[in-house]
Amino acid sequence: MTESQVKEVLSNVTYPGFTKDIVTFGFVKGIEIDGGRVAVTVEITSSAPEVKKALEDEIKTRLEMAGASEVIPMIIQPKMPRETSSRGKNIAPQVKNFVMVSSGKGGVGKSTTSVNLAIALAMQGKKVGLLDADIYGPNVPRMMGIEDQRPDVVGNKVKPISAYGVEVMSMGVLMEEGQSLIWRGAMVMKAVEQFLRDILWSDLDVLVIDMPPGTGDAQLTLAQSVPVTAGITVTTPQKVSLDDSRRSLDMFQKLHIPIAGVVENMSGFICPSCNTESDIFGQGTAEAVAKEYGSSLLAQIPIEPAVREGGDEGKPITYHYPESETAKRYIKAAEDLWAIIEKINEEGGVSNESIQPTTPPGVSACSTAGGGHSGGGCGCH
Ligand SMILES: Nc1ncnc2c1ncn2[C@@H]1O[C@H](COP(=O)(O)OP(=O)(O)OP(=O)(O)O)[C@@H](O)[C@H]1O
Repeated sequence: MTESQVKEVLSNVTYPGFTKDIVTFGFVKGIEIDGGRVAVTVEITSSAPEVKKALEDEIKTRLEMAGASEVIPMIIQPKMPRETSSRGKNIAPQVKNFVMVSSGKGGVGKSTTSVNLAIALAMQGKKVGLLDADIYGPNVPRMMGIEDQRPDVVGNKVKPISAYGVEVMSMGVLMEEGQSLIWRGAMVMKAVEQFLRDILWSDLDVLVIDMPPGTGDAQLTLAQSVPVTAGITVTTPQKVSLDDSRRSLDMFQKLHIPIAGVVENMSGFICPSCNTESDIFGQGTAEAVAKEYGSSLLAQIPIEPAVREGGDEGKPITYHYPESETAKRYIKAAEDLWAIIEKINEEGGVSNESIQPTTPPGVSACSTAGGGHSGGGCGCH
């Protein structure tokens, strides 16, 4: 058999639990052919023995049927980034990397970006969590199709809900429908901490965190509670949005969070009838802003009606329409994001030591000064 024949056979082997095959996922790392003997190296992050066994069996069966006399499937795990590379406070030490997804203002597609990047990373074999810390407007449960699910409680901890291969937690699944909370500074800080400490996240490769819009208490508390590996700013190409996105990038710099890049969302429009892409808001303008901060564009995501429909129906485009142009761009962005995370870790990781609060976590300097307002937020104004 030739290498391309082997590849073709392997492109029929789907990754257990997914509809895509191991070649498309990029898991096949080596093929060696010696006469009728074929050795295949497949790299997956899952350590589950049943996944390994299922892959070994299917690779063997399919290649033998295609004519190989001996098949040696080698299922290996990738070299993980050094776990000790990040320093400082970490209240969720089982999570190896944290990605903060921010935006200068609301409605630019921050949740859409977080959801699709998290799913794309999971499709690439990473163990992924998605934390919806956008307490003011938790959209993630609807977008992930888990609106009606209630999480299990184990002791005094809460188990994340599993959807599309991702562990998910959001204030939206903890609150009754239609209920809204008025968040004050100290409550926001407490909520962010609880999301990290009291949720039973597994040993994740990466936790993607959808932040509230803007630059406030939630961002600061998160950065102080865990070493954030990388930050992503989501913006639309209009000037008004770009100006706001500078604040978000500036915040990353002040919090010593490496910037993984800018996602320019609603960048052009893909017509569902003729598939042509046209510029609407000034495609490409976010690149200059990213460069101002020594970063680059992580993705340009067009306006595509399927993105909104997928979000409304709980059917994210990356999972349900992986062949769409938008899904392909999210998948590429997730690959690039992972490469950036690995580079950050190889170069020594991150540290949040220099941004620790001078007052205890969850208590703003302001509420201490007000006195007698335990957990009540800013009592002194
Ligand atoms: N590229 C896109 N194409 C089509 N619709 C999109 C796209 N990106 C986002 N949308 C839609 O725009 C709306 C706002 O997106 P989203 O909720 O992700 O924004 P957000 O920045 O998280 O908002 P907020 O901060 O207010 O929660 C949603 O209905 C979403 O489906």
